[in-house]
Amino acid sequence: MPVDRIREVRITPVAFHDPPLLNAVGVHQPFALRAVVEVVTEDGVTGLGESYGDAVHLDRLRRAAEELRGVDPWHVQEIARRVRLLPETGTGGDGTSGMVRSATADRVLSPFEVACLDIQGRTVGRPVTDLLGGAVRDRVEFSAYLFYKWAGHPGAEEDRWGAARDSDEIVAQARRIVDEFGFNALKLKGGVVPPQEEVAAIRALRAAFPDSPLRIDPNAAWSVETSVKVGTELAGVLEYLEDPTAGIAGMARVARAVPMPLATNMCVVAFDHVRPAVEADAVRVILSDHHFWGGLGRSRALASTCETFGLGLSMHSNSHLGISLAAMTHLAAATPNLTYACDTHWPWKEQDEDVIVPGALRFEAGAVAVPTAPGLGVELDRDALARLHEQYLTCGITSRDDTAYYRGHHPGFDPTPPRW
Ligand SMILES: O=C([O-])C(=O)C[C@H](O)[C@@H](O)C(=O)[O-]
Repeated sequence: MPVDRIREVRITPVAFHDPPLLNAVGVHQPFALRAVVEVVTEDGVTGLGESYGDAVHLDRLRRAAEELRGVDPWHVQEIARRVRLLPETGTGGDGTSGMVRSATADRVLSPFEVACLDIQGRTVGRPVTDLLGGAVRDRVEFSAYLFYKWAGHPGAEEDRWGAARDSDEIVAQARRIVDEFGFNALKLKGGVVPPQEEVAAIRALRAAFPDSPLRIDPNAAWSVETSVKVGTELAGVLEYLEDPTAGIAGMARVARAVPMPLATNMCVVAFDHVRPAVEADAVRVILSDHHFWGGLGRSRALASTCETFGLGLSMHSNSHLGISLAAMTHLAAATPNLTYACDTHWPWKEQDEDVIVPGALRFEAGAVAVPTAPGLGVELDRDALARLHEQYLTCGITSRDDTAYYRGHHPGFDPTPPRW
């Protein structure tokens, strides 16, 4: 059978509306940036991938894309090899002689790997889950992602979920999101207001949702001492405490003192980090994310690594569109030890703003049914892609620095919260 090789790779940056959600580094900009990757074969089969859309990452994606012409889309290892050999000399380059830092190379590889799996599935007429060993569940559960939000933040007034400044409003936000999407697990983005207020918010969520697994994630904004205090106060309330403090050493100190498992998507974000984290017994749960672990295949390798060391596995999410939701769903469906409800920013985006043809992915009772059509099971909506690309060109945001846009557009407004 003749090999159908990669003929062309198209990368289209897009911007979609993102409300002013608060996190430990500031406030989300009014637009989130993504890159839509299309890998096209000589026979005209197109595979889709989605990645970050900031200028530094786009430059890396574009340089990697140049190297992929002529490669067999079944040969993902060859694609990975070519990505790793890329010189790191473009915008934001760090002067090293190749994209040797595995974390950077994995981020670049990810959307191409996903697109190649999409091509493979379309070619043989099987869903991506089958290429990953087959689905072990036919629906993938996600969690409600709760954020503090003041009406005073520029842009907050336009957001349909309203302000969330205190425990009552966090519970009201959870109620609205749960009513609409049916989530069970709830995750509060912390590190934003004084820790005691966040403890109160978690207690209020526990009272309002007695059966829901609860998590809080301050993105390492707390000291070890604060983390231990919060963890001790929330004994018996959380399913896990996510990234309370910075670094493997700090997490290990917290882990020794608190009763619940610690989870991370910050101190273990590449294979190099697993060994020191295990040796220090710093975390009990790793949040995978195929966007930075190098795609779906390497995320499955992470799952095996977690199994080997007796670690739990969950899934992290940034703001994303439907191609990524499809990839996350396929991955979770084919990963038996991914037993926690996955994170998703999905409810926060405008529901009619996407690059895929609507209808392929729907939340029901907090879960997405695993697509069974060939490949990822989603199709690109070219008009929508053109609209969101135009939005990217005019929105004035090119970087992932949450605070830069606000500083530039609202002089005197300081969105950065203190450390606790
Ligand atoms: O740790 C996490 O859940 C994240 O980093 C996800 C998002 O980036 C979240 O922190 C955010 O958007 O503010």
